[in-house]
Amino acid sequence: MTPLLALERESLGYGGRTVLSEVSLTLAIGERVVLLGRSGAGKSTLLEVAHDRMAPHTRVALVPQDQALVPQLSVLRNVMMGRLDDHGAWRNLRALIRPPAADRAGVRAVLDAVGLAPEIDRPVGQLSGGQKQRVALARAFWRGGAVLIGDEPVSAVDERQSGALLEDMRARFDTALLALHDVAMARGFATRLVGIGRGAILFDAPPAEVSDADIAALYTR
Ligand SMILES: Nc1ncnc2c1ncn2[C@@H]1O[C@H](COP(=O)(O)OP(=O)(O)OP(=O)(O)O)[C@@H](O)[C@H]1O
Repeated sequence: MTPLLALERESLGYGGRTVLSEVSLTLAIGERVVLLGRSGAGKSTLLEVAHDRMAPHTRVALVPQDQALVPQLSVLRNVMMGRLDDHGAWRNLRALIRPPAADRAGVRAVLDAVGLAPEIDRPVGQLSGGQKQRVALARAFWRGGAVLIGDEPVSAVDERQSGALLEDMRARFDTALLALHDVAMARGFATRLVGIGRGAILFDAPPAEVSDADIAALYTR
């Protein structure tokens, strides 16, 4: 089967500056690929390119690192934005002004999954960092799709909660590409671990084939 994503020996960067060289990466349906690497290694850069280069017509749900929420708007309306491109501008405008009952009920169900149903009408700007992150996740759940791309999607929530949220991501999406900093969680979630360091992909293998020393080497200079 053709992979959803296939990068082959590509150079990724900004302007004239290369961040990652010779990047080869594939993502096939059913895979859960987790990127590991120190801060600034290039995980977000790679996720952004992966998002841009996903096979045409692949529905992608995205949890960006900066969450991209509108603080003045309610949790309900922020989550509804996950489906904006399913509708025309006129329907969207009406729905954001007066959310239809069916949207509200559906959004409440995904908020329940992330433990935020009681906050449905609060402006996102009033929420804690971990709550905001869960709104961004709920927006991705509400969107749904073939692939979830998440840039540290559980970095601001506690360990117990993040384990449950990762389970939920696995149940809702067949295929995922995430950056995670918690190595144990990455090992538990991934079908493949991709280690990024020194401006390149240093390993790309199933968790059982990646040693703790391989991972530790990513985080030492
Ligand atoms: N928009 C941009 N323009 C120019 N340089 C950028 C831009 N975004 C990131 N960079 C640079 O690219 C390099 C990789 O950054 P990136 O955000 O991909 O790392 P990361 O592994 O995701 O880090 P973190 O874990 O801290 O999010 C860094 O040196 C960063 O300064």
